[in-house]
Amino acid sequence: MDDRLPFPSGALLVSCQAQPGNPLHGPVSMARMAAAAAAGGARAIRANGPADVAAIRSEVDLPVLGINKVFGPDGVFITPTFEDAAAVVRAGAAMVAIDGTARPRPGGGSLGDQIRRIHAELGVPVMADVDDLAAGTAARAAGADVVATTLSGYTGGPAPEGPDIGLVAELVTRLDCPVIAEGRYRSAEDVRAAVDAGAYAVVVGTAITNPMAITTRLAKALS
Ligand SMILES: CC(=O)N[C@H](C=O)[C@@H](O)[C@H](O)[C@H](O)COP(=O)(O)O
Repeated sequence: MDDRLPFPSGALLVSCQAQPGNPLHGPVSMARMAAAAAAGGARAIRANGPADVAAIRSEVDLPVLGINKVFGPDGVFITPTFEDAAAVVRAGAAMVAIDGTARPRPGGGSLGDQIRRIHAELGVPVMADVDDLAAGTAARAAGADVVATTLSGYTGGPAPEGPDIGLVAELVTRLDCPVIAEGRYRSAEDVRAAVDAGAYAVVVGTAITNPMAITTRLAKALS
């Protein structure tokens, strides 16, 4: 267990998110999803927005890694500002994940400033969701407690099919903090490979909590 983190090494974290347009969108469905994940052995829940975070906290006895997705013109959408982070921490998140890429941030603030304010005013650890090694190194230098591969494949060109285990391995070699594997993990082999590459923990979302996306993928395989 790393003292900075509310979950142990080797943990499976389950991301319970459903965007508008998904019939499971909303705090009631997400809290039930989180309860199912908890019963199956998840050690923490990643959840989006204050309403879902609060509902999950009231139903499930697991730490919540909060994010707050806000879609704007800049491309940065995972907890883009301090205020977005504060909203999910006030709703009960024990930790917050924020965009850790090198892209310009709304309002022109720096990643380091956002992390410093979260530490000073909210008192929770910060996970930086990055897309490559340079962003991971910069995010750690800017004060991130943990770095995750969440945005690999999503900042240019079409996203690949599988997870970016190579980036996990590179970050583990270069950083002096826990590295979290996240993004397109679907199978037992995938999650095992991430831990074998040195990941502290693995976050799985779609493959567990998005039956609409799973159905689309399998139906496409038959068409
Ligand atoms: C790129 C982006 O927006 N990622 C989001 C971050 O919270 C979520 O939509 C993902 O579901 C989450 O990262 C888990 O990944 P996957 O669903 O592939 O297991």
